[in-house]
Amino acid sequence: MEMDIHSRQQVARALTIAGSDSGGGAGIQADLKTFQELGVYGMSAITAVTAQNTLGVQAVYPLSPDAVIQQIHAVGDDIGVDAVKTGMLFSSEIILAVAEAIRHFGWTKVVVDPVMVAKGGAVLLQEEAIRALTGKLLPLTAVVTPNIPEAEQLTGSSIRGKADKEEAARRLAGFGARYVIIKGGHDEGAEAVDLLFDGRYFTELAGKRIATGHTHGTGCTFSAALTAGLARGLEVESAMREAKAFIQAAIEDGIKIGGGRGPTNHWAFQRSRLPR
Ligand SMILES: Nc1ncnc2c1ncn2[C@@H]1O[C@H](COP(=O)(O)OP(=O)(O)OP(=O)(O)O)[C@@H](O)[C@H]1O
Ligand SMILES: Cc1ncc(CO)c(N)n1
Repeated sequence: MEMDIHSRQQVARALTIAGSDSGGGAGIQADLKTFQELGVYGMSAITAVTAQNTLGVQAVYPLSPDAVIQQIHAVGDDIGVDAVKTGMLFSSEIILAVAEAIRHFGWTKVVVDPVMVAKGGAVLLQEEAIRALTGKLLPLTAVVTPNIPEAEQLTGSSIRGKADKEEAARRLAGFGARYVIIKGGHDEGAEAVDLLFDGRYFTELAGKRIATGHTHGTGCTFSAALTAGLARGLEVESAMREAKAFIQAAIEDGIKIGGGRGPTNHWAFQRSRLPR
């Protein structure tokens, strides 16, 4: 096809491989909204369809590994991907298929958000799949972003304080992830502190903890913002700082919809930067 190259804009491209949240606050929907807000062209490969809203997850319909692979190849063969993130992967079969595709395309800016359970308790990753995640996906990972319970599950040890967090980060790096971010949303204290480990040094990033019911999709949104930064060429620490500012604004300005745990506000970050 003839294309006028002068009219084509160069744009950073990001792919999310994750589950669909019909309620629009988490999963694929949160990722695409976040990519858009951060100036990145968003694409998706859906791993599972959930029937979900602010009250919880009512049903989960996983897709076949082949369906996931075909979506990834459709995007990778034609459009190209500057950075990719994974969210809900559900089964070891899907994890193996995704790892194979990442290897096939040689993608290196790979963010793995090891989603395991929804905030209401629904299972988004089968227990037996944890080994596939650590063994097959983490060796291909640039940044893994567990919350505290996920870091405990992945390492098999409990996290009580800062020393335990650092030990868990070392263990996750030992599986092959180049950077580890252990998120502090599930901690206590006046600040939500995220811990970055680059394989040698630790850096803490703190934000004011907001007392709110609007935390549906915080993890998805944070890792999507991180992925958008990497797609645009930011280094991991800069992308993390931008992602933290993005999620902070999105939580502070949570949207009052639904009867349960409300979503964050994906346009709050850009709005806060507009001239008044
Ligand atoms: N109440 C809060 N106030 C401020 N920041 C928060 C709050 N809760 C979470 N965060 C921040 O949001 C980001 C996501 O962290 P969190 O630990 O909530 O992820 P998660 O548990 O994986 O989310 P999800 O349940 O959506 O998967 C982190 O940067 C964390 O510090
Ligand atoms: C589809 C999906 N992915 C991730 C999460 C975790 O927030 C969720 N609730 N739903």
